[in-house]
Amino acid sequence: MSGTSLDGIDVALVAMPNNTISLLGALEMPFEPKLRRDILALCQTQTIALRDFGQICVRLSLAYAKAVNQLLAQHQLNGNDICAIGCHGQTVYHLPGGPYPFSMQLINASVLAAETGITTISDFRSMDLALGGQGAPLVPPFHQQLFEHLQQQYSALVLLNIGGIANVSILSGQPLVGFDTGPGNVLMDLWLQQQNPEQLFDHNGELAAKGQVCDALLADCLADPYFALTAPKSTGRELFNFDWLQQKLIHYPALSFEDVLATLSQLTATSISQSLTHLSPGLLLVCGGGAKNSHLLHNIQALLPNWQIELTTNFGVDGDFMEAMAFAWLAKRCRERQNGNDMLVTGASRNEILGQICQLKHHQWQGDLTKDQQ
Ligand SMILES: Nc1ncnc2c1ncn2[C@@H]1O[C@H](COP(=O)(O)OP(=O)(O)OP(=O)(O)O)[C@@H](O)[C@H]1O
Ligand SMILES: CC(=O)N[C@H]1[C@@H]2OC[C@@H](O2)[C@@H](O)[C@@H]1O[C@H](C)C(=O)O
Repeated sequence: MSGTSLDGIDVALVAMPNNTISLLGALEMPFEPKLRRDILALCQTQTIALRDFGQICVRLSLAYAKAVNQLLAQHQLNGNDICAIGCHGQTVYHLPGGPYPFSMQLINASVLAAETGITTISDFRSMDLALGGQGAPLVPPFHQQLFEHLQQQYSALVLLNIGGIANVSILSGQPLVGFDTGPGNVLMDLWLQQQNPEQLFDHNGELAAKGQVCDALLADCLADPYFALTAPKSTGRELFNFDWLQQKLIHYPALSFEDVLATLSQLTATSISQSLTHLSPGLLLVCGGGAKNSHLLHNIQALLPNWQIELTTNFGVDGDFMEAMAFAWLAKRCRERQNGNDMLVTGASRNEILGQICQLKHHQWQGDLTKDQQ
């Protein structure tokens, strides 16, 4: 998995026998700076020569393969110990609306399969979009299976991922609901990196904590129509990007760097809390990089005072690898010809098998018939 923050590659080694899901090992590999710059430029300019485009897919897939092979080496495993790789790819454009909806994740699955010797499943979003869905978020059914055992204990149970974009899975009640609430870390990261390109994020929200929230700027940001949309909905850097931020800041030239950061942190907290106000308070389980931003979590708690806010890591699932695990689960669903999407979450016309399988002749998973469910 590599997500919208473009901080690097997360690899999860997952076993899933008999409907259980466990993380056996994991690895984070930062992007090599040139590759990160090139992908970021592509996201920002939305323009690239075809030759560069083809090459960037190969470079990225070689980086994915390096990360996978490193994790396997750490665990003294080889390709035949692994059933399949589920690889999300790198989102560079997400356009669920308009006459020709699509979501583009960069990957060259053949390169990843050839370099690892492992059958590789990718392109998980296209089928949902082809069926009229948003193509995102895809993790809610995975969250549901993972935390089913907690459902009876809380009046409301919500999973919150704070990545570049933030998304929630509302697990209590029927039907399952999940959507992107809006920016997670992306605007804060962009603002910080524009000031200091060497610093990728505001460690624990320390700089934001030094600023004052500008209520007028916050209100202007929250006036974006995305926040008022009802689910199904999903978003990305196509909307919440540096241009968007500059448009808002134009009216506030005197604000300090820290005040802007504090306001962007409050924007993330407010948009998340507003997505949950219709629920009676319960348990909010947080994952993704933003779960490490204590200032942000403090602000969310202040806006949702009666909720119990906890890290998924304290409930047995490492919040840094939740999304990577989800794509292992989606790969398993694909391999077993089970639907990956939940039409009520994404708005697709039906549930379907998601993903394209890139199979290798020489890949022989060692699992015997009993292990075949893993
Ligand atoms: N210690 C920390 N303090 C503050 N923020 C942090 C910390 N660690 C990570 N982050 C934030 O989390 C981000 C990375 O989060 P994550 O890896 O979950 O995003 P992603 O998976 O790329 O995004 P998405 O879920 O939208 O695809 C970083 O860019 C940074 O903003
Ligand atoms: C298009 C795309 O890559 N969307 C991501 C992004 O990152 C968080 C949020 O926006 C979520 O909707 C989605 O990822 C997760 C893994 C999902 O599909 O559930």
